[in-house]
Amino acid sequence: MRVPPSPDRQRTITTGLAPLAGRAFLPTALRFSPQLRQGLLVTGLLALLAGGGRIVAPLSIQRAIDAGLAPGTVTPAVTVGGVAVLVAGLSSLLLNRRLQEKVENALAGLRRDGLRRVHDMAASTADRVPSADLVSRLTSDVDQVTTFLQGGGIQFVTNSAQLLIAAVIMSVFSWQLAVPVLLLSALLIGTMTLMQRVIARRYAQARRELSRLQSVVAESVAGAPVIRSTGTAARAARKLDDAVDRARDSLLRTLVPLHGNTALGEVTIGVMTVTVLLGGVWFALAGDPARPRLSSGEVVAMVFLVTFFVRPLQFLVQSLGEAQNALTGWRRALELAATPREAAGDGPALPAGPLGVRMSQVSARYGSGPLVLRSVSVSIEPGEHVAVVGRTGSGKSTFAKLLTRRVLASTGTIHIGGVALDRITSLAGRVVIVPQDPFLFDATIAENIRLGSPTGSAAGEISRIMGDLGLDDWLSGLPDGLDTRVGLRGERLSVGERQLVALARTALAGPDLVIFDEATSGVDPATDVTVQKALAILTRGRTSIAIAHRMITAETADRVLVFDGGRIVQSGHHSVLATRPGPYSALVDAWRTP
Ligand SMILES: Nc1ncnc2c1ncn2[C@@H]1O[C@H](COP(=O)(O)OP(=O)(O)OP(=O)(O)O)[C@@H](O)[C@H]1O
Repeated sequence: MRVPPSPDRQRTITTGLAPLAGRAFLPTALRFSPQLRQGLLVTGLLALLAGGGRIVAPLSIQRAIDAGLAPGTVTPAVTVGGVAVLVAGLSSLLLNRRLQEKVENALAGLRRDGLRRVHDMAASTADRVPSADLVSRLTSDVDQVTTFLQGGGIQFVTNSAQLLIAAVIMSVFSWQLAVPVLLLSALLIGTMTLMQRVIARRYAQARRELSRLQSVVAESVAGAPVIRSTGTAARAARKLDDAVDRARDSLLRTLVPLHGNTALGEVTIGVMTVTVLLGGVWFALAGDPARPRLSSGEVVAMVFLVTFFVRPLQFLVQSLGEAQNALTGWRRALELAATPREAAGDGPALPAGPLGVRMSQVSARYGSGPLVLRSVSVSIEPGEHVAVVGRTGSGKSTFAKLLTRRVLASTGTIHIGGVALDRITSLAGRVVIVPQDPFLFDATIAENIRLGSPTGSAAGEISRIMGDLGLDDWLSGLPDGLDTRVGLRGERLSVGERQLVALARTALAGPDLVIFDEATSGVDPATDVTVQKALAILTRGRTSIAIAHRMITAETADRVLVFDGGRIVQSGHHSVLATRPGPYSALVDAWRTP
């Protein structure tokens, strides 16, 4: 029987992130946001003044009442109380601004770190981790914290300080009255903690559903043309509705314990106030009237103190749910930022010149899916031109992705230029892949080509490369030549033209192993010939691997590798393989059939 993975394990599978344990939260948060640790003394002092300042007023009133409101006692009491309230207000303002600034800076840093991680992952592990999911997850997580802060959450610190100070002073005044208040609070906090666990679990689920909803929406917007052309709008709408319903239901499920918690807090707080009021009066009147156990000033002060204790408690009760959500958001954002980077290789530098490839017994899979490459062993000599062919889904692209580390081998070893792939520090500039449909930025052709060189390059060099690759004629047919803007994702160019730009970009990078994924469709015959010629010039003196969908590419290669079911089933020159019965000759027949 297949055991379903635990929720955490499931999360790791679907997002590629390791969950952050509760006790690791604070150290990780401080590691990523050191500014939270800086100036703690000043923050603590301000919290003390903001929380304690207000409590001075009831204490001075108590003094004045107990002095029988005699002349000369009221004015100082009012002055002290007034100054204390002013100091408290000012400290509270400074503290809130300080905390807001620190937390916003911390969040901005976290957002930056998280996005960098997504970017790194997209570059190296796009096929293992869904980047769009991670970005929407990070955005909503950080927004959750910001929403909490903007909703007054920053006063959490002032309120906590006030709560603590009021509790201590109440206990000093009358422990007999403070005990029931503290017992009720303990009961309240205990029950709320249990409820919070339920809320946290349900909220985590709700946030997963919201992330899922965002992905479904993004997918349906991006795929709108396909949905329209295939007439599957109803199915897409059902999927969207289902995601909306699931998000709504999961949010509704958090409301019951959330409101239950608030109601519980309100009731307990009411009981506390009545207890102190009645208990205080009874206590003051009981016993010897000449020596009351509690003076009238103290009873009044106690009632005030309970208010000062109760108000922040009420605030904390009401915002604990949001605080919990914000913490969950923060923790999840940290999970992303703290995902370990793949260790940089420590191997020797790659040798200069064309790079050979050696694969031995390599198997690969996507996530926890089935093996899509099985025991692939092959040796490609430096400077050799290899064409990789096979039916769709036979593993050709996965083979190419292994060489650029976008997919990691499950078993087996890969060497490039004699260095184990996982020990190579950087493949940048040495191993370059030209995909079927290259990504172009919304800029000019020249700017897109310039990306091939990290240090940038002069216009003259780009023009020379265009000439070398035989692209001058194509370029002269464009409205602004090299300065032609390509549009969003290069949509103003055809797929073949996008490949031409990518080939020029690759030529500028000057790699020693070029992997070319031939476009399967959308290339007109004239552009196709230009692409083939440019590719032949580009790969001269370099090792090349072309994932071929046309016979001409296979015919002109030094060797053809035939993939089937994730294995290399034939290897040899086209002229030899084409005459032998087998998958390749079947493919050649298919190519020849008009
Ligand atoms: N990102 C992915 N996640 C999960 N499975 C994948 C992913 N990419 C490819 N596969 C699966 O791996 C297998 C091999 O795919 P691959 O893209 O390597 O084949 P291919 O020969 O290049 O196909 P094509 O010619 O259609 O591009 C297929 O069964 C495919 O469904």
